[in-house]
Amino acid sequence: MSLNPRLVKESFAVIEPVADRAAAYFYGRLFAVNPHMRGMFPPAMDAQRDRLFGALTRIVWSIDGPDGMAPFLGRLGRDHRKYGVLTEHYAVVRDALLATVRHFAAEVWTPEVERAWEAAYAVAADFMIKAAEADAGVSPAWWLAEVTGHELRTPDVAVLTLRPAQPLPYLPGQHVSVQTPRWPRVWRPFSIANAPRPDGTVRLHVRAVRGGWVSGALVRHTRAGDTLMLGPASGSMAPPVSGRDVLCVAGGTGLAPLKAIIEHVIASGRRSGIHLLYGARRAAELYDLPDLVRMESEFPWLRVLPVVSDEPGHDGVRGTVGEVLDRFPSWAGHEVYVCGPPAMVGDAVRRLRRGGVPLTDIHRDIIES
Ligand SMILES: NC(=O)C1=CN([C@@H]2O[C@H](COP(=O)(O)OP(=O)(O)OC[C@H]3O[C@@H](n4cnc5c(N)ncnc54)[C@H](O)[C@@H]3O)[C@@H](O)[C@H]2O)C=CC1
Repeated sequence: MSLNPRLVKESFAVIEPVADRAAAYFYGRLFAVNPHMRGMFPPAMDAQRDRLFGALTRIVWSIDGPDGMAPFLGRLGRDHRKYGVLTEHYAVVRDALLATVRHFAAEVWTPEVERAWEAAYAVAADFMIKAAEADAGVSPAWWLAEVTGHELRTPDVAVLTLRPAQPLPYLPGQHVSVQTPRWPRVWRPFSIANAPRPDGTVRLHVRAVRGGWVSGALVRHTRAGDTLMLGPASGSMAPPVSGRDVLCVAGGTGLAPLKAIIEHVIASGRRSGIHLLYGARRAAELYDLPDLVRMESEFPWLRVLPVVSDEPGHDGVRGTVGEVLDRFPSWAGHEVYVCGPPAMVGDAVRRLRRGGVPLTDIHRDIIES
């Protein structure tokens, strides 16, 4: 079976404009033929549909170089273990996917197109299955974790401390998926906010967002002693390997992975200068400032600069973190980490590039699902 990326891309391009309907058709078909699989998915499927098409789009448009896709497909395969996905499920998903493409790309569908999809699916599924099998030999599909601390820092933001029942390997800067007993089968990613500790505990900074099932449950309905489920750590944002100075630009709970990286740099014994610009809309939302000030007093190479954007009477530094970045002469030469709301991240990255920081020195977390 030989790959024919052109045919796969051409037929997928016909479906992309009707992605919502195609995803609904796909799941309808999957559950009609395999009703037992409905129980593997969350009650509300909206986010799931987006995720399906997000992953599919990425796979289809990168299909020319499946080797380049290996890390992504491997992660996807490993990550699907926590949903209870088994090798036999790949064949029934293939049948539903092919039926969907055949239905929505009917105008371009030919036996050659069908064969091209079969070949492409076989390659992708093989990467995922092999990665899942390899992972099963060394790692659980998911971790149980006891909540050992729950601090409500603002009405909407909580800092949770969790103790996984088994060691949870991760690198500072990575995130984990979390499931609460309140919302079975609904997983949401959260960055780990601390460097690995001897006792294995991890911290999460969680803002209850409007309509956020998991974030709302974690902030308002979770207490010490409760049990959560965690997926494997993922994400490619990693601590600096060079000894260069570090700039961290955080907006709101985007502080979490940057704090883990800062803790790591400090624990490494390096004396790199670290600047942390920590932005919030109002001073009362700088939910982690006391702890950051404590870290600053213990590590003289750390400078924390709280920045408040939406409080005209604030008597500290005012503006967005992007605006404040521009008040410094130059950040060129720094390893830069940026995390926060997408608009803030985009604005900060634009300003940094304009100021001479190359993209290769700017690190961001990209959450894949
Ligand atoms: N691993 C990751 O990628 C993580 C991402 N996040 C993201 O970080 C965000 C945190 O949100 P909140 O705590 O609600 O923060 P927020 O919305 O209250 O904003 C925090 C900061 O971002 C700035 N900001 C907001 N909109 C801006 C805009 N349009 N242009 C320039 N600056 C802007 C504000 O001035 C403030 O300094 C969420 O979107 C969350 O998904 C959080 C944790 C980890």
